[in-house]
Amino acid sequence: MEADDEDDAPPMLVAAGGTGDPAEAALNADLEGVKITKVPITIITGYLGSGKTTLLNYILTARHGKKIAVILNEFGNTTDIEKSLTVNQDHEAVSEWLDLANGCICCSVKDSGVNAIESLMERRGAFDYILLETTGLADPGNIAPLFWVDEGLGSTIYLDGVVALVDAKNVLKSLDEPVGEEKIESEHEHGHEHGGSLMSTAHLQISHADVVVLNKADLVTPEEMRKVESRVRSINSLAKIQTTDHSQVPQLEGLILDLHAYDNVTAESLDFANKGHSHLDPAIGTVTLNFPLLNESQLEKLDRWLRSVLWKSELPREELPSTWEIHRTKGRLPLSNGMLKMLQGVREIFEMIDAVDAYSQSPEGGTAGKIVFIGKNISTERVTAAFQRSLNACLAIDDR
Ligand SMILES: Nc1nc2c(ncn2[C@@H]2O[C@H](COP(=O)(O)OP(=O)(O)OP(=O)(O)O)[C@@H](O)[C@H]2O)c(=O)[nH]1
Repeated sequence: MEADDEDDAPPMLVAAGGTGDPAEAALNADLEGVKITKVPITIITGYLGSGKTTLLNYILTARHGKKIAVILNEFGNTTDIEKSLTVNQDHEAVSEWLDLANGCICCSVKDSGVNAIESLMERRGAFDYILLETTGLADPGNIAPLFWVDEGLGSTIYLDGVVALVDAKNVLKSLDEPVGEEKIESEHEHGHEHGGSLMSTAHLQISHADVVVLNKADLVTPEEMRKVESRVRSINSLAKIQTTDHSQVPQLEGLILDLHAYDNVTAESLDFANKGHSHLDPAIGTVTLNFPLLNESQLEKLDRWLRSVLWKSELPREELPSTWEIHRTKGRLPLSNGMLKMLQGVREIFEMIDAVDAYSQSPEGGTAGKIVFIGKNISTERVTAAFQRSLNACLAIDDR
């Protein structure tokens, strides 16, 4: 998968019919071979009643005139990207069913959810944005990979990011005392609750989010909101956090739309993770690992280390039982040859892509490289230290 090199271009699709936009015509005129500008897809997740529908209505109104597809994933699992779709443009809303080829998500090289959206765009013309609203109990870690499509497959859509709506009034209770289906029992923990580190759907939604919207601000005091924010920050130190009343975000760009959360990793976005190492949440946390400039062979070793950690849940050269699981990975990997790689991952999938900005712009010296993991049972000092030792040993860095 490679970064979308259209960087700041407005979201617009050049293939599949076109929308009559003059900018699109200009871009078309310059086409050499097949040049595709991709349509962003944002996954909007959040518990029942957290304000997702209110947010979607707000976006449709605020982006009046744009062609926005809203897909409802009612069942919240990977095999049922829900078929109901609404296309909104100039107050015209059209509903139809998404046609999932053979009803099976894994029967084609490209995911059939992606195929269904693409074939719809061929019939209706391109969308400006695609918003996928998940059910309240959805695990975004299952859904995001479906839309994080390898560049080589030539998809006309790209995953822009994951937004989690949080009901500020009720979220602490959901995190502390999940009931029924809200409880997540990991494969490591059947039958017992690991000393209070029980994970809930709210944990999963927050840990995978690139933006967390703390909604229903009108129903909590500023002090209560501070507690909610600290807890959310302790789970996911990388996400942008925005408080809202009735999902009215102050701006859409960078908070809901145009997130570029899967094709860019800025140094500033990783700095968040340095601002404290909180253990407020017993289940999920954020961990930062540092390392110096890497040479070619160390980059290969890092790749192998990541495969072990993310694919096999094994920490090389450490005796650590794998009660941990990684949900989101981001990193910046400066190389001794002056190049910079960016690391992106969700669950076991990861990729390293060439950064557009050069490393020379961020001369942090001996700890220039940084990997941030968000996941379960990783943020105790013992585990964090084991991760750092393991990484150092694999890269052959003296950590005394
Ligand atoms: N007081 C208050 N009510 C809100 C706020 N945001 C949404 N609501 C109300 O909360 C209820 C649920 O909001 P929705 O937007 O439907 O929430 P949802 O996440 O789409 O809920 P489901 O579709 O049931 O999963 C509605 O009655 C909204 O009007 C808010 O900030 N404050």
